[in-house]
Amino acid sequence: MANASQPLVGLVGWRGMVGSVLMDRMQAEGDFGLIEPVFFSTSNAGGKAPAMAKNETALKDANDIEALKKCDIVITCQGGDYTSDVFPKLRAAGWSGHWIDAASTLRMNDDAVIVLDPVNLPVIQNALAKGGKNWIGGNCTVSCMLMGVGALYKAGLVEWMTSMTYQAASGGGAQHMRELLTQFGTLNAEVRALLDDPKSAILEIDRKVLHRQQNLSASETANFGAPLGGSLIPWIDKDLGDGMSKEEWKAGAETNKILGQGAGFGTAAVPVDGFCVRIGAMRCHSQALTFKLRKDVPVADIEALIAADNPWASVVPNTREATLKDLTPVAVTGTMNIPVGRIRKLAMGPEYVGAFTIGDQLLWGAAEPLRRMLRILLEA
Ligand SMILES: NC(=O)C1=CN([C@@H]2O[C@H](COP(=O)(O)OP(=O)(O)OC[C@H]3O[C@@H](n4cnc5c(N)ncnc54)[C@H](OP(=O)(O)O)[C@@H]3O)[C@@H](O)[C@H]2O)C=CC1
Ligand SMILES: N[C@@H](CC(=O)OP(=O)(O)O)C(=O)O
Repeated sequence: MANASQPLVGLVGWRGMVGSVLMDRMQAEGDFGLIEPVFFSTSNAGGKAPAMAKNETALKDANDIEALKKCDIVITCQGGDYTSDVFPKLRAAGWSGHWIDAASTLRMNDDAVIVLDPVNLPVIQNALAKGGKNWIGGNCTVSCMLMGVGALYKAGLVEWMTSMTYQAASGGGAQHMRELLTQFGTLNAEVRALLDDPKSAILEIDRKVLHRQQNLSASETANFGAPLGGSLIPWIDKDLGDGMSKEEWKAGAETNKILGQGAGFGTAAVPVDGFCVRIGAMRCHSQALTFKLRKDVPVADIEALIAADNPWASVVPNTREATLKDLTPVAVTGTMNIPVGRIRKLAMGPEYVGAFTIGDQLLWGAAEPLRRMLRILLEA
């Protein structure tokens, strides 16, 4: 039986991919013991709520403003269209509760904070003290990057940074993951007989694979718009029309907003830019980073800063053996770990430092910052 004094927390988008990861984390951390959850649905109002429900065992209509208004806090992983439609109506109806959202829709609004508390707790606390109510999860690539190397920003060491990303299929959603695996299967089937024959010619296998890739049907590339299995796509999100993809724009805009610097804040923005590339990984985003530091800092000091910053970031020694063992999407997927490796001075000079980092884009990249924001509100 729920404690009547527990805050009413509306959960929207809980059965989607991001929402399911959030539910798992909330259960693992005992969050449901602290709240009275109300589960909403856009497709099955009146249906049975999941087992974590306490008093409200039927699903509420996620478009019912009166039902949402009863919540002290709403957490949504339902997506940007839902946010665009429902959030303004809810606020216009006079709701003054806390809105925690995975979608990018509200991120750059002046009255919204991009939440990543291991990196920007002071920014969150400052906004809370001023009556802030809108808490938005950051772009997955940006959040995972800052969880790994935020220490260098906090120390004021970064003059500029480039990020070259290797982003997983999951960033596009569940259908994209399915499409990637289907493509891999199709390509394998095309050459299975040749693979089974150790005497077959590799260039014949290569030719057949390429022919199949170039002739995938529209339905086989419906989500990515191009073959991804055995290939890559160097464009993610919208075309901003100035040569930049929206995903690339987010790197600079969101990094600075998370850190509370740049336009509207007291401290100047740090230039962050690079290329965002979709690759055939499942759910970990990887990034090769180049820093121009403000001064020559020894690698050992950089490693110490990163290792001490938060409990999830760790330094992988810059050796082949350690890299293959601990610095791959396969090693990181499903964990909260944010390894940072390949840290070394670059040939351009002593202020130029390279690093490589990986994060599970559904955990630190999406669900976990929202879950932690809920805990901050519950403990405030
Ligand atoms: N994918 C990602 O990497 C990231 C996503 N986000 C944000 O989160 C939003 C949600 O993303 P994601 O979780 O991938 O979206 P999903 O498509 O997995 O889920 C969104 C909603 O779709 C409905 N739905 C319809 N069919 C199914 C089904 N078969 N299984 C589960 N749900 C179904 C559910 O709503 P209902 O129960 O109401 O029917 C669900 O809440 C994104 O739009 C984005 O704004 C943010 C960061 C990263
Ligand atoms: N755009 C990211 C996923 C995502 O949902 O990002 P955002 O939350 O910024 O829309 C990707 O495709 O990998």
